[in-house]
Amino acid sequence: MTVKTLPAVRIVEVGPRDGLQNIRDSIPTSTKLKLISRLEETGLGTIELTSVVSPRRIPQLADCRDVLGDEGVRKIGEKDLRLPVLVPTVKGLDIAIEYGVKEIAVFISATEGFSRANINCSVEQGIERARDVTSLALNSNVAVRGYVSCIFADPYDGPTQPASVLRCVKELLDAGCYEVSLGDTLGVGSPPNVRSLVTFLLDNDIPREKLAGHFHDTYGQAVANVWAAYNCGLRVFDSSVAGLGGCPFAPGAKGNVATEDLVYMFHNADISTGVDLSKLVEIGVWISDHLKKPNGSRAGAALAIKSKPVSSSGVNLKIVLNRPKNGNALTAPMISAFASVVTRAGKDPHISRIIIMGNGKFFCTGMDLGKGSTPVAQGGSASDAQFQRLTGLFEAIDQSPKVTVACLNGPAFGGGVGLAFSCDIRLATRDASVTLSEVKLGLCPATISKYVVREWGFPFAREAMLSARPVSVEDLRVRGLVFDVGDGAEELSTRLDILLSRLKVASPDASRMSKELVRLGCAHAGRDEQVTGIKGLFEEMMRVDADGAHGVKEFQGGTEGGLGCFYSGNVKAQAVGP
Ligand SMILES: CC(C)(COP(=O)([O-])OP(=O)([O-])OC[C@H]1O[C@@H](n2cnc3c(N)ncnc32)[C@H](O)[C@@H]1OP(=O)([O-])[O-])[C@@H](O)C(=O)NCCC(=O)NCCSC(=O)C[C@@](C)(O)CC(=O)[O-]
Repeated sequence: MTVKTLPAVRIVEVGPRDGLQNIRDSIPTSTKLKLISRLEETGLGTIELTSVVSPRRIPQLADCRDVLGDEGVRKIGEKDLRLPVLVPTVKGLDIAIEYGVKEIAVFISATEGFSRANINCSVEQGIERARDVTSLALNSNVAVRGYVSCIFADPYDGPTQPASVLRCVKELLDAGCYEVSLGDTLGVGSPPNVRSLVTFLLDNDIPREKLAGHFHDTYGQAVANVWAAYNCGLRVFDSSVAGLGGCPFAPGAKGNVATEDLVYMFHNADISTGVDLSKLVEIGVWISDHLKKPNGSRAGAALAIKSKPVSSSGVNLKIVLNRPKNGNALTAPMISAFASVVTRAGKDPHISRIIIMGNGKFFCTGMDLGKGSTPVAQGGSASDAQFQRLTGLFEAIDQSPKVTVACLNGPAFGGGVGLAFSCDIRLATRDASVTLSEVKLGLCPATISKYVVREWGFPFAREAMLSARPVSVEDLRVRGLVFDVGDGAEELSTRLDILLSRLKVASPDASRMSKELVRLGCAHAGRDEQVTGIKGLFEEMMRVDADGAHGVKEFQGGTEGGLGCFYSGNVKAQAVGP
């Protein structure tokens, strides 16, 4: 038998109700439903779904019936989860019951001004109404949670008397609420106020397990207030993902304390919440983007940036040709292994850049010409297989969505030149060279010509092929075919580090899209395919969930270096060779 350990703190997620109710632009019901279902996946034990209130007063929640009637929400309701629905009136309760709601929340204000503005009645009438709704709900086996608003101050009346809060809490508990949430609706309280009020309530025989804290963050005190309340013995706290919220009847009131911030704080104090913080952070980013609002969670925003390099990674994969005794000549198994490493790396979200270099004196001396191992002069199927292998390797490098860098530690011949020029960028030691030596062997640079001709241009490629002369690094550099040159291995390594740190400014998706633009230019310059391809990439980069949304937000927020600070580059080495 598995025993489920209860979290030390229960978080009541009020984002779908309190978080959304104050947003002016209409939010599609589908977004609300998605928010609820994603929140459920985080392990939250309580999610306030919506309010059954007058659509005239809270138009944003006018779709409460659609939310309550949704199949997905009903399925969540069958799980071991509390899904309260805010219900101010008996009419609202009837609707909630009609939709099979098992728990409701009622609310009263501890102060007159807010009571009149919010529910259009006096505190006394509010208590009576809450009592009626609670009694009817309990008779229908519906659990009831209570809220007391304005525990510290009222927007119209000023500071709240603790005795008024005490009275409201007592009334709600006497009416049958299983717990009462203390609402700092204006977000004006700070830890000394919290300590003093909670202590007053406890001293007046309110059981601590019957109290919850509901703190808005207008003055940035909400997390501290939760901590103060926790230290007074409270174990239930209301919060909303991304700090969504506010109150239409409390001008200037900011959102609720962000759920991410609470979970971050409690987990750092080794206090369990049962909530998966990383999932929560993703939801906070998603809903903020969707609502075009800044993410109100400090921890959420920080963790989202931190997790970005982990999920999209900034790791460099270094592939080292490791057959130095044979000039790193490419045997059939090496070519196949090499192609599969490159292909796998292309799909690995943790890898952003692929660096190819050779071990020893040569970068790569091309196709293996060794006795007994070369496919040359075998004809037929051996030729076909070698063609497929070579084509597969060069295509894998050329088509890789990752940034590919050839680091020529020494001379390259034949297929080795193909490796270098199917990459995006080349670095070389000053004494390296490239030789299209095939014609001296009675061969031609067949499979590699696709890249050599494309990158070198016709006249230069033709002459180099026909003469089989070693082309110096200086010659390549002048033609823009080698990006940087180092004197010897050590300097080459330094140049590589400089290049890699420059490449880190790019998000992986932006790199891939940029490579695709060049490819479109090469293959379809001036044709419809290029226009269509560019349009597709444009749409992709402008999407709400694309790296662009994140990078531009960082730019607007003034984060140093925009995306540049996101990508850290560790080098992962993989040897290709026997
Ligand atoms: C590189 C130099 C100048 C060094 O010349 P060196 O400095 O005098 O050194 P070396 O000749 O002593 O070479 C060092 C070791 O590497 C071996 N080696 C070196 N290259 C290969 C090779 N490809 N295959 C197998 N082994 C090779 C060579 O055999 C020797 O091994 P050892 O004899 O000490 O055991 C000389 O060895 C040489 O000329 N090698 C041939 C280079 C060449 O022509 N490569 C092109 C191959 S064809 C090709 O790649 C076809 C392709 C892919 O382009 C077709 C297509 O595009 O479809």
